[in-house]
Amino acid sequence: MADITAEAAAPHSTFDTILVLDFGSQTSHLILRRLRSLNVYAEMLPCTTKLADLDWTPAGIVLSGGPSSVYDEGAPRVDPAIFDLGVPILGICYGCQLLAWLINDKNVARGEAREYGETDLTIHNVGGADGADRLFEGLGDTLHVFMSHFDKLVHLPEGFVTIASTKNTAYAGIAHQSKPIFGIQLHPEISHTNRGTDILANFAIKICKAQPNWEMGNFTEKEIVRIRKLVGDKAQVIGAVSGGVDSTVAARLMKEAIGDRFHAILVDTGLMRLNECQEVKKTLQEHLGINLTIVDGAELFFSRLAGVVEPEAKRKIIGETFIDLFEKEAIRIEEEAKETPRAGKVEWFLQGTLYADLIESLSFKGPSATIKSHHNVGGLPARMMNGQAQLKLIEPLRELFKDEVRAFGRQLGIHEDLVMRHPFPGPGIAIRILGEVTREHVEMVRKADHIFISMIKEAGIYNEMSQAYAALDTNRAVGVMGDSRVYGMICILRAVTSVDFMSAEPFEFPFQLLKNICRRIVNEVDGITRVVYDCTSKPPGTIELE
Ligand SMILES: Nc1ncnc2c1ncn2[C@@H]1O[C@H](COP(=O)(O)OP(=O)(O)OP(=O)(O)O)[C@@H](O)[C@H]1O
Ligand SMILES: O=c1[nH]c(=O)c2[nH+]cn([C@@H]3O[C@H](COP(=O)(O)O)[C@@H](O)[C@H]3O)c2[nH]1
Ligand SMILES: NC(=O)CC[C@H](N)C(=O)O
Ligand SMILES: [Mg+2]
Repeated sequence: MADITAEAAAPHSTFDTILVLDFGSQTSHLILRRLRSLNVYAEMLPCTTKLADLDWTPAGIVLSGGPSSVYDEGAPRVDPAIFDLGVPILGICYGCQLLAWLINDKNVARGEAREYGETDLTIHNVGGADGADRLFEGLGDTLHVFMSHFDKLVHLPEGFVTIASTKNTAYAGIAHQSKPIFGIQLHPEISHTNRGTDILANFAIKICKAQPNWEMGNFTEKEIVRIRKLVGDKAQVIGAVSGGVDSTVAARLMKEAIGDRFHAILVDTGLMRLNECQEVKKTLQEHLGINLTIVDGAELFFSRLAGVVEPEAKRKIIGETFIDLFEKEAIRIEEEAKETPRAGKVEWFLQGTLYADLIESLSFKGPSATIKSHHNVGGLPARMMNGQAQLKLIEPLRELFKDEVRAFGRQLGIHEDLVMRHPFPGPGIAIRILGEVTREHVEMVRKADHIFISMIKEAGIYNEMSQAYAALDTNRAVGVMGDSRVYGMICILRAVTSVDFMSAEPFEFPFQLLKNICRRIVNEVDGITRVVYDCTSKPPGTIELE
């Protein structure tokens, strides 16, 4: 894996470090981010880590949430040595359940009601010599928090006191009476938990006494040095550049590092939005001086996707087709460069992969469940992953989140419009069609999406939401138009707000605007007779439909 901090001396040898042990939650990495945002250095390792294998001592340990149930056979456990270390421990959700279960396996059971979403938490002031309630110090008597669990603590573990509860969960917060061991059922790392970062600050800074003195340093310079070393002074690099902020930032970095040995390629999948490819080419040329080659792959994508409706099957086909086309391009570039000063093998393949793409695609650092195969990660053909392909992956942004990449894009002087552009997934409109991907269906989505986004821009609210799009349900519904019966498809509109695309909330449109958008889509797009607005948060939904 590309390690973005490889150039620096291991920060855990210099800075007080919180160790996050990952039990596979989709939001484990956010714990790191929140801690780093407090300037407390944190590292994440799989829950299977043996403390004896570490050559450093953490200032504190966080046990993350996870999809398993502690009472199931084979559920992940933790190295018991963490309890002998004497450093503070905080269990979050699964981590909290595990702390209770290790004391007595009767302490945790399957709940009667799922508790997914926001709820009110009552904080209990219990005082005590060391202040067992100091995890919530300064946070008042109640908090609005985010929960995502089914199992729960049914008994208070021996030696512990209750420091918080909700209507559904009597032991939503527990603390050991004399040792610095805490457990919380809520997720402080999720932005929906009010003052969640303060809970983590209390743990890391007050309880673990970690110094908040860590800074990321100059990512650009470090990364350019790292890329030059990795690529050497002969090899060429081709880059998958979509016009999205991630690949644009990655391309800009690569161009700076190796100049014209870098070749930016955009694949026209036939699944892009209205006029997108030409607009992207123009923007990259004008603003960044990047010469983009557009490869027309539409015919190939449509023929391979014919008859396919299952989302993961679509994603795998798309991931493979991208690579097939890039490998062909690599050969073409090598041939063309043969007699020129930049002749050299095209060894590397640049992608703008982010952490969110990784965590949802792969079992990355712990046992997290695969939600969907992002085309650029889990959708890649096996040869890209096992080192047998002619191209090796280079992904400078793979440990970063969207907001960090945007900040980095600004550092590189990339235009604000591009920095703030809503993400558009590589598989494009294909994963916004529930049903078969045909040219006719894609055309319908394109028109509806163009109306939706134009009206959002006209209303001046594009930057108030993080991502918006129109999709198509190829099931049909009855309607009446001009006194006649119509039987057409259903357009699904989705717009969300999100900080890092790991969780999201539906955007609250003025209802009149939503009605105007629906009316235009039904009137102007042949074949669509209904329009619905998707109000699902993430979780439990995802941002894309497939
Ligand atoms: N049509 C395309 N042509 C070439 N590469 C692409 C295309 N679509 C996606 N990619 C590659 O896949 C990566 C992941 O896509 P993703 O959509 O997550 O990022 P992005 O397009 O760079 O940014 P954004 O998330 O803002 O759309 C991109 O960074 C890029 O390397
Ligand atoms: O390049 C991409 N290739 C993919 O296969 C892919 N799937 C989802 N996305 C984008 O990732 C973010 C989170 O999406 P989900 O909530 O649907 O997982 C959202 O911004 C999605 O648009 C993708 N991007
Ligand atoms: N988010 C979590 O950690 C969930 C823990 C456990 N799987 C439950 O459902 O209760
Ligand atoms: Mg994109």
